[in-house]
Amino acid sequence: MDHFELRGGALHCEGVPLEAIAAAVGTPVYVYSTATMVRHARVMMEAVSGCGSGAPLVAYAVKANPNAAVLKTLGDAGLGADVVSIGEYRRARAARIAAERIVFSGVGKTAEEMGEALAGGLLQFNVESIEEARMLSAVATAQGREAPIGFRINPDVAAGTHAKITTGTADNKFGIPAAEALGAYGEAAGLPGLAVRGITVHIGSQLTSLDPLEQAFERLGELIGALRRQGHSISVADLGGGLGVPHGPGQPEPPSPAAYGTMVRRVTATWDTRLLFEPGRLIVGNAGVLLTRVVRVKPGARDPWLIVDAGMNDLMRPALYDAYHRIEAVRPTGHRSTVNVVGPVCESGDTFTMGREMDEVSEGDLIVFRTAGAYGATLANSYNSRPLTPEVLVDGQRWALVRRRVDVDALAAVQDLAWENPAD
Ligand SMILES: Cc1ncc(COP(=O)(O)O)c(C=O)c1O
Ligand SMILES: N[C@@H](CCCC[NH3+])C(=O)O
Repeated sequence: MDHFELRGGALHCEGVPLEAIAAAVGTPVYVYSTATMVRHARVMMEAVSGCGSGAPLVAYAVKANPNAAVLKTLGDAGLGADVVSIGEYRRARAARIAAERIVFSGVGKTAEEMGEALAGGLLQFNVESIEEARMLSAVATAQGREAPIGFRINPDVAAGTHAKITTGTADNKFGIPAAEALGAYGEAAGLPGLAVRGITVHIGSQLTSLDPLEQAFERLGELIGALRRQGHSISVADLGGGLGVPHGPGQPEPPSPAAYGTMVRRVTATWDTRLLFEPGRLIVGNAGVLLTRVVRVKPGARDPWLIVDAGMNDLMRPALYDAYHRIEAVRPTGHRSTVNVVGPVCESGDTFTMGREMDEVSEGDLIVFRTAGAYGATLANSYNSRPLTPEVLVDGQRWALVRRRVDVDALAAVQDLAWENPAD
């Protein structure tokens, strides 16, 4: 359920007409619903409540939507944060998410990033290789601190999602192969400055079946047993994120958070670990739309081209993953037509959809791409010297601009160059 619906013939986000936002801010613009994201946060927390030993932690995957206002909203709703860079760590802290609710994932953490996060505090580093553990050991020892860690296991399970968002097979760069886990824990136990106490897994994103997740968690459970038999104490298991969201009629229907919680409860019943979760898309995906205006309708060889003022730089998912986004008119007339929807960017990949039947619209009309709250604005860029897309947060009857349109014009001025010459 989300909070984008027709009222008086026009699409609203909660109590605010999207037409009013377009008139005030211009288009394209991302629009987020506070009510939807808070509801999803609660649904997820409720689904996993009582799982594992001790209070479970739902650590929102900041990469999905790192907007400061979104983070503050979700932190206030009770979520922690899963971060993958020091930039995300700083954003989470700036949103007042407590250090002990932050986990730090990612295969390429630098010594500087490790040092800053360790000094600032966090629940756990999710370490993705023994090489990373050695670097972290050196950083922690130099600081005279102990770094809490869990190793990310690559269970070699196919997630059944798009290849570019699959992370848990042997061909992916993520985690330590399960067969090498005992060796890694053995070595890490002897490294100074590390408190090894966790285990973690994340096999991919937009998963529409629980089976691969269950398979991965079963493997994790076996490893926890094997590690304990070798004398390691494992008290935290981080089950990652990845649960898909519904994209609308005709699209694969993902399992509900409640069904996920039931499966987790069953598989982890004997683990005796605290459980962490890292959902991103589930929390914000359907809490956002990209609002855009039709610039022109141009005849095509087969179907007309609907050229909108949002491009692949604003919403990369269709170009990157052939992703489907439902497209709706802000003021539908009841008539339908079949069109190709494209942006203004000079790439043929700047295509949102081909031959799609949708609400009939004309030049100047507003449309939305649904399910754009996750991996939308955060992936935006300024290709073709286009401004970075602005973002608006709606809360009931009111709305706020939470990222202004960032123009790249400032960079266009030719400046006196400060040449550096290593020979000087
Ligand atoms: C380590 C990790 N955790 C959590 C997530 C969040 O995934 P999702 O947004 O699919 O829940 C990702 C992204 O796939 C990830 O790489
Ligand atoms: N960016 C991807 C999800 C990747 C998740 C990060 N590991 C998407 O838009 O679907």
